[in-house]
Amino acid sequence: MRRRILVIGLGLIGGSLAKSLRESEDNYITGFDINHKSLAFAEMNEIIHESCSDITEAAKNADFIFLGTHITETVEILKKLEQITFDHDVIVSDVSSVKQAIHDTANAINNQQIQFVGGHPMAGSHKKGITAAKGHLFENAIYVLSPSANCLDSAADKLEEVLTVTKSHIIQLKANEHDEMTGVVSHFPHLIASALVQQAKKWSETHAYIPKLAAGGFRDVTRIASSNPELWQDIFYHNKQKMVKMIDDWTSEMVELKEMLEENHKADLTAYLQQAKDYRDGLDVKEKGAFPAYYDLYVDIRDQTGAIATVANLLAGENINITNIRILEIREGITGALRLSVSTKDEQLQSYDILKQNGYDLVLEE
Ligand SMILES: NC(=O)c1ccc[n+]([C@@H]2O[C@H](COP(=O)([O-])OP(=O)(O)OC[C@H]3O[C@@H](n4cnc5c(N)ncnc54)[C@H](O)[C@@H]3O)[C@@H](O)[C@H]2O)c1
Ligand SMILES: O=C(O)C(=O)C[C@]1(C(=O)O)C=C[C@@H](O)C=C1
Repeated sequence: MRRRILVIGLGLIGGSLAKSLRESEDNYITGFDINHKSLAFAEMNEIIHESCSDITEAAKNADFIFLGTHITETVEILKKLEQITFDHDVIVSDVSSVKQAIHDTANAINNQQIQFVGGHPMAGSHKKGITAAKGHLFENAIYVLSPSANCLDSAADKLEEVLTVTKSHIIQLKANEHDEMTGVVSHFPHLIASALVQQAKKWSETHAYIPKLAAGGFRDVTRIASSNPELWQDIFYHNKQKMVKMIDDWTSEMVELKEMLEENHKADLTAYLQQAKDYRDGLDVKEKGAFPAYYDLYVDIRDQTGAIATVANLLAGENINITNIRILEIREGITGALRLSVSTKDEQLQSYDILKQNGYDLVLEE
């Protein structure tokens, strides 16, 4: 018998999850969203098997319920689920970027039929809504599970089994440690990205060329400032204490940097930059293990029709699969660079040879 799965909130993440879960024949997906257009889109594009108009009715016979809503909404929906008398036990999970408030709510649930295991796929984008949903979004991404206080070990195991189809890498973390670490590497960077853009905006009022000078570096570091403001306000709000602490740390760090500059401590500044570089470079360690490795090549191309397709076709001709592609600093009429990722060292070397033989200027990242 197929597992009955209800996904509530079919936006970027809920929609992507539904799409991925639907790829398994073992799953029957029902969807709900307060946005009727999103719900209709999900049904029409076969992201879900069927839509429902009443959460309670659909939840009653579900085996799994995933909450794909923003955190504040997820807390409210959990409280509603608590009131339901289900046909049988149900495993409930969410996708929220901050876990503590969700856990506080889940731990207080007085309904023995609900086994709550919090979830957070560490993949997303700056887009929102069902139209941005992708079935492969969680492939190779870390997917954090954090079981609630009273939940059985078997519930986390069952959830893990259902999530196999997402091809993500499951790890378990406690809510507080999750919020601290994602605060550092996900939430705080979003805050800083928006602050950098705000700074550029203010300076551009008196320096008209700023937008034109905003090249690869500024774009790389501020992409996430284009994210959904309502969602990020909700994330910052729910991780407020940790954000405030990180703003304090950051402020002290800026004061130290200011001193190094004002007092010409050149060696200290070089060491500071070197340490940051070493740590950053180490994040992309090219080892085969639990996580996938990527092997990159940087190819110079001219900004002309078909330039990317030509490179891609040359590699496709040798059966080399490009796992990621990114255009860096391309400007109208002049050369730009393509960053191509392949998944093995051999493919990287082979790609290098093919493109070199075809006259491309390129570098290979060791
Ligand atoms: N955006 C990301 O990169 C990302 C990554 C990982 C996790 N998350 C988490 O995923 C969750 C959803 O984020 P998103 O980016 O998919 O947001 P989204 O805005 O794309 O989608 C949210 C969906 O929930 C629906 N909704 C709102 N209230 C509802 C309700 N009461 N009942 C049913 N549906 C309702 C909305 O109509 C919308 O379709 C958030 O908790 C977020 O923290 C986001
Ligand atoms: O790629 C992006 O745009 C994201 O911001 C995704 C991202 C992140 O990496 O910080 C954002 C929030 C999530 O909870 C998980 C992933």
